[in-house]
Amino acid sequence: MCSWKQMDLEELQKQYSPSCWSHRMDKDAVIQAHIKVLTEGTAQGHSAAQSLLDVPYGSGNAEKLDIYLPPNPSLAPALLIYFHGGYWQLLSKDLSGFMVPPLVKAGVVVVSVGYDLAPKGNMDLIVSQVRRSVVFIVQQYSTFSGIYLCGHSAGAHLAAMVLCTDWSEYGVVPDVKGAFLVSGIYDLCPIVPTRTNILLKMTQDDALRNSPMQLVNKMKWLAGNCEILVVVAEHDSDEFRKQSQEFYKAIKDAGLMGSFEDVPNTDHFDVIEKLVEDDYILTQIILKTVTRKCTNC
Ligand SMILES: Nc1ccccc1C(=O)C[C@H](N)C(=O)O
Repeated sequence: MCSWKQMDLEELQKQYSPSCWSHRMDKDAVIQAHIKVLTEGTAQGHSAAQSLLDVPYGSGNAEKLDIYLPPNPSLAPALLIYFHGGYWQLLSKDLSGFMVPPLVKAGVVVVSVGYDLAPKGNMDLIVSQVRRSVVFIVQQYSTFSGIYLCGHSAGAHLAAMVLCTDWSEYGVVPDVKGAFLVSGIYDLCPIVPTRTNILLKMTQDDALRNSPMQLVNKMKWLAGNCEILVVVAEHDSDEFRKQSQEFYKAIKDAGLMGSFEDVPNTDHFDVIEKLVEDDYILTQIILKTVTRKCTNC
């Protein structure tokens, strides 16, 4: 496949419109169905866990997070921090507790992070918000067995930006032991000319500054401690699939611990929706990773 730079605008827009690629439904139906699954799944999350909602991690209106606690928490639980997708302009933390039931059952604390959506939030602000949310969580919880990040689509981009953080200005280095990056976007430059950027208003410089693909050298602090799982759906677009493959390669080339999972029979949306299911391959991988006993500590 040619580079995105050689694509005409119509092809580029299609490549970066995940809803056009589902084999299950047409593009409007797949987004509606997505919102339905997330809404119903989050209601299940509220039933399965005790939750602390709208906990502020900063002074901004959107700088709030939801915490889902297991019924029988251990003294040092694993913490999974979830960043929702929606191209930085859709969805919210309020629809992002759908993965809670299988995780709290295994004793994991789940945190779903809110951030300002575009046009209120621009990329620099959103990235700083998610970084600050992680600092807040680390400061709130003194005992946990490890922090694990999970993000979908734009949320995978945000999780990757957390991995690329220089923590010296934050005064803490979070103990991030794993990251699950699902159908993410790691080079923002191709979306600058597309419709997706109408609300975001990113310049080429904004896109470069916020592209994890350009910042892999900032991930060295993770070496040896953090396992990065790059996940892509079989029916993601060619460009999304290529972005995941290239980011995975960059992680490996940098000497970091990473693995790649190409999930068969899924599209951009159900690849994450299925986290409501206990026996979904990704649920199983996440559970295995976050409950793994540390052998060298
Ligand atoms: N990635 C998402 C995650 C959740 C909800 C929507 C999206 C979208 O990408 C919408 C976009 N307008 C699309 O063409 O699919």
